Amino acid sequence: MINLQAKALTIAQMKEAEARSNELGVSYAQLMENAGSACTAKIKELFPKLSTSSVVILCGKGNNGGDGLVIARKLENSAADITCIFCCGEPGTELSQKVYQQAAAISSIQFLDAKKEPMLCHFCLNQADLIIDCIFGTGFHGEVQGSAQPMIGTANKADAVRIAVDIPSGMNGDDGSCSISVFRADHTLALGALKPAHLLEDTQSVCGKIHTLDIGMPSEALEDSSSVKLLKWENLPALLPKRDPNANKGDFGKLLILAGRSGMGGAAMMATLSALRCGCGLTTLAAASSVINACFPHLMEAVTLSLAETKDGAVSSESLTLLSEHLSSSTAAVIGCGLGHDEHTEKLVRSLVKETQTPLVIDADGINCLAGDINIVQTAKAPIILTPHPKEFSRICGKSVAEIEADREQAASQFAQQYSVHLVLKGHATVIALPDGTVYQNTTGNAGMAKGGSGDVLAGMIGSFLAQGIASEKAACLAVCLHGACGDRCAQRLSEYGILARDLIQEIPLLLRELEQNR
Ligand SMILES: NC(=O)C1=CN([C@@H]2O[C@H](COP(=O)(O)OP(=O)(O)OC[C@H]3O[C@@H](n4cnc5c(N)ncnc54)[C@H](O)[C@@H]3O)[C@@H](O)[C@H]2O)[C@H](O)CC1
Ligand SMILES: [K+]
Repeated sequence: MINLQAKALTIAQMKEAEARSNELGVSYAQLMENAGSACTAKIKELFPKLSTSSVVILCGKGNNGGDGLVIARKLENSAADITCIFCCGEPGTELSQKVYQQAAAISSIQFLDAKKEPMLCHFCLNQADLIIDCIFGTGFHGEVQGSAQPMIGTANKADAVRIAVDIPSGMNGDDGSCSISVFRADHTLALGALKPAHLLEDTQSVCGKIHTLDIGMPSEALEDSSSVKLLKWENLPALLPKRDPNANKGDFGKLLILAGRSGMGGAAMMATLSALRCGCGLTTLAAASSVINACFPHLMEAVTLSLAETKDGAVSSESLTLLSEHLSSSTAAVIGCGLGHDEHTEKLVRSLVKETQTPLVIDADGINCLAGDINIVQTAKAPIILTPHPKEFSRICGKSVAEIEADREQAASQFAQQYSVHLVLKGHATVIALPDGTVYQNTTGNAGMAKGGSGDVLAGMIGSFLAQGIASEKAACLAVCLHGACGDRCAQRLSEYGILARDLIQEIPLLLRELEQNR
């Protein structure tokens, strides 16, 4: 498994991670100290005019309140004045009591009790420039009651910047359900990892901008195989192998691309050019003869294999033996881009997938050709990466597109485990699911890439990395994230409306250069 940050940890997983951190030598007290330091640094960054500002910290009696008391201590001398308001009585946990003692020793911090001196508390909130919410975090349940309620009400109306620590008070960290009274934050500082509620669309107006803060939990403590891992641009330099300076073209693999019926030459060209741009030693395009005749002047660096064509322009199944031979001498193959789906291509694809031991990327029509007998992939000898969009995926997994979209990670992971394949489920936040249950979610890319040709580019990129001997998991993650990053760069220059798939291909070498430099 590639060691990446988890997408989100449930509250139960977060508690396990805290316990594991403690076992690994980072104590609960140290985590709270680290959380306070990380929040203070972020608050200074988000609120630069601190030195002339009044800060109010709303504290609960649990450890979220403890974080608030650490922040108060660490902000000393940085703000004009600091007031901590206890919204549910004095600190009740061992940790929060200890940090209260430390903060109470600082004479410039004012402490108020919301129940005993409500008017003064409302006054301070109304005067505040910055309000920090540390009433409830992961320990919250039910409805906000008692003195916390009017404090949240006044804080929400105050003319101040509002920052929530970990979770806005009144929100359930797992399902995002909100109490009638909930702190409405401009920024939320998620401690250690995002919680599921941070990722829900409905909670965005309550959380504001979300920042995930490192609180010094060891990465082994945060690792959890059941969680979705986020795939980011920053992860890519480590995935891109260094090229051996003494190598020759034979050392960088041989990719066969079976693509392109008549009229679909563009797809075949996109896959081939993107494969060439990702560093494969030798790339061969096998396509219908009319496609090869039209494309080959534009594919100077590729080898072309002209295949017999049916009268309808499809690749004829007569080419099976020729393709089998080429496939067995290749180090990877891409099957599908613009290949078409009829009885000829179905026979070809099914026979090749059954027979070969060469690692395969199966895309688009390659997937459609298998849809009637998807068990073939389970019994295949070769490692397989399937790259469907939701509609293609629907044809092979027996779920509707709506069911898939309702939980993309779960649908992809279930299929990858059942059929022992790597599955790249394309779309917004492409999901990469592995046979061992690991799931990655890509964070690069944009809606400008939702256009014909983008998928062909991706298939060529994955195939190219696979052909060079990069393992399926890394090849898929590297290609998906790089592909999205190419889209993001292109959108900056050309707009989401204006990007073409061919622009992505031009961007590949520029971004590979950046990865080489950052390695
Ligand atoms: N994740 C980490 O590694 C760290 C997290 N830290 C912070 O600790 C909180 C979680 O602390 P905990 O004490 O478990 O819970 P809370 O502070 O969120 O609040 C619990 C407190 O509130 C009571 N309560 C719950 N619901 C209600 C309600 N509806 N009305 C009234 N009272 C309620 C409950 O009974 C408890 O007494 C986490 O979010 C982080 O902020 C640490 O910093 C260490 C590192
Ligand atoms: K909070």
